[in-house]
Amino acid sequence: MRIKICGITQLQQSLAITQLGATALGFICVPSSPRYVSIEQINLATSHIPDHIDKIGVFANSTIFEITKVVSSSSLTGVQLHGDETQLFCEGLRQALPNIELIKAFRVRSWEQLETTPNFTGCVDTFLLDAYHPQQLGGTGKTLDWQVLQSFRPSLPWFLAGGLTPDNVLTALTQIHPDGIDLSSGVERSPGDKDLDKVALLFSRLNQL
Ligand SMILES: O=C(O)c1ccccc1NCC(=O)[C@H](O)[C@H](O)COP(=O)(O)O
Repeated sequence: MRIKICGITQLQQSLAITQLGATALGFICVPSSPRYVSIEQINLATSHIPDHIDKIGVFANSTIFEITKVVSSSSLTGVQLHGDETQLFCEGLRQALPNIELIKAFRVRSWEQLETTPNFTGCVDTFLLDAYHPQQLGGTGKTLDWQVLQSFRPSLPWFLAGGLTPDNVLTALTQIHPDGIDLSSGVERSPGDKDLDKVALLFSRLNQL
């Protein structure tokens, strides 16, 4: 299973989190986020990270120009679209970045919304489901209704996000079987400052699976 730790800002934490077992690191490229990192910070934080670790830039309602600029100036291997990006936008980004993993995030406000996911299957590689919050785009600590998600069977691999913590991750994974999980606030001391003890606890809990 893929394990993505999102909202990383520091090299030492990238290294430690990778050594603990993360398969993907997420970098927030949304200027309004308290976890925002510049291109320079991304490059520093990924400078000693092995090639097999996915390095995902998280964008929300950005432009194709801006996203391609960040990707071409950094070591990112993937782009996560966390805003209201349309199918048309994703098709354009796919053309601009044919060799970069595209992850379309859905901030789930209603279950009917998930019926739109098939529209994106031809233009992105992966889905991510996160909780909806009226004021915040991500990193909210809010959980989804895992029981309802038991019937979610997309044709693309998908990440479960939203309020996962070392204490609730096994409960979530006994109910649903995503291809990956994504955690941010559940393993941090303050926005952008990861708590390595919590990350270690997460991996020790996951080893019980
Ligand atoms: O984390 C942010 O600050 C953020 C800001 C704007 C768009 C997306 C953002 N985060 C996206 C993520 O991938 C988070 O990991 C995801 O929302 C889960 O967060 P959490 O509920 O804190 O585990």
